[in-house]
Amino acid sequence: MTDSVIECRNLTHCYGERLIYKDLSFEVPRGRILGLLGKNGTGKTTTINILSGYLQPRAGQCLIFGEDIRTMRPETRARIALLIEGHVQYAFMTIEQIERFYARFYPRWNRDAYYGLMEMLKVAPRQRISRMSCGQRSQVALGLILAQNADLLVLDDFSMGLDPGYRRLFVEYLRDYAQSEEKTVFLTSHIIQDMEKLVDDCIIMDYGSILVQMPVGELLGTFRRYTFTPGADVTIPAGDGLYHPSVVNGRAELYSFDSPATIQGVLERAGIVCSDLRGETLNLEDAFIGLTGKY
Ligand SMILES: Nc1ncnc2c1ncn2[C@@H]1O[C@H](COP(=O)(O)OP(=O)(O)OP(=O)(O)O)[C@@H](O)[C@H]1O
Repeated sequence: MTDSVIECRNLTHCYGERLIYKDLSFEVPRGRILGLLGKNGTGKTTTINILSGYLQPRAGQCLIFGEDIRTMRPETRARIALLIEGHVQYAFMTIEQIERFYARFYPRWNRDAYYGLMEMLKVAPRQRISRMSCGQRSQVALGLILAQNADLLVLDDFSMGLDPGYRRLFVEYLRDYAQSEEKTVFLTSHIIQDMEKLVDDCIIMDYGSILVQMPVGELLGTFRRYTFTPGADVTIPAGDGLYHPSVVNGRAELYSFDSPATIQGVLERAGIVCSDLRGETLNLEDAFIGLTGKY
């Protein structure tokens, strides 16, 4: 019996004839916060739409709490809170009206979690959501998500439109909330500083496949940027555990999970002698760029 809340096996998705990815498999363990990272258009929202049951993949299977999402019982679905790119439906309602409306659908509704966040909004409680700014609407959407008191939170682009102060507040709140209540969270965001503070594990997607899935601590502890002064006319080998070699301002640069001694050996076998090889560990944003390339 596995202790994974989400299990996706061999997902393949196409829009028309266009293949987005093939055989994507991953799991989200119970009680962990997992961040899905990838460049624009790699298929993060597509994956979340498949997980939500809005999209049917061309092939593969998706289980949440051990049930196939296509045949999931309503009681199981009620354990999942879903944020789709920060949208609030029923924006003609006010903050108070929407809280009362949502509360009727969720047996474990936690009004205090919603109003705790809404108190920080600098808007009148009777203001319609449609007349709020983009970031304020996102705040309402997040309040509605937390109040559901779900066991699994799936948040697509949760930081959309939020200012730095609110983002920090929400990231700290969500971290404590997920830890103390043993929630599982699967989320995406392009604000990698937030992801670094928030997530336990990350999946980094490239076009068509997953590059890595591992705890963030392990990624930051092992993935390094290497630099050295290249001789004239050298071609730095790619592949073989070396990511995105390039020469920037006269310094050769490459990224790798391998140790300095291994890199030195790989370079020497390629005929490159470097006496000043330097390896440095990275923050999550630099590791992301090292793995996926600048463009
Ligand atoms: N309804 C659709 N019909 C056809 N192609 C689509 C559709 N939705 C998305 N795509 C294409 O599928 C690819 C993946 O899109 P998706 O929205 O999943 O990416 P994403 O990783 O969430 O991107 P972003 O970081 O920009 O939000 C993109 O190339 C996009 O153009």
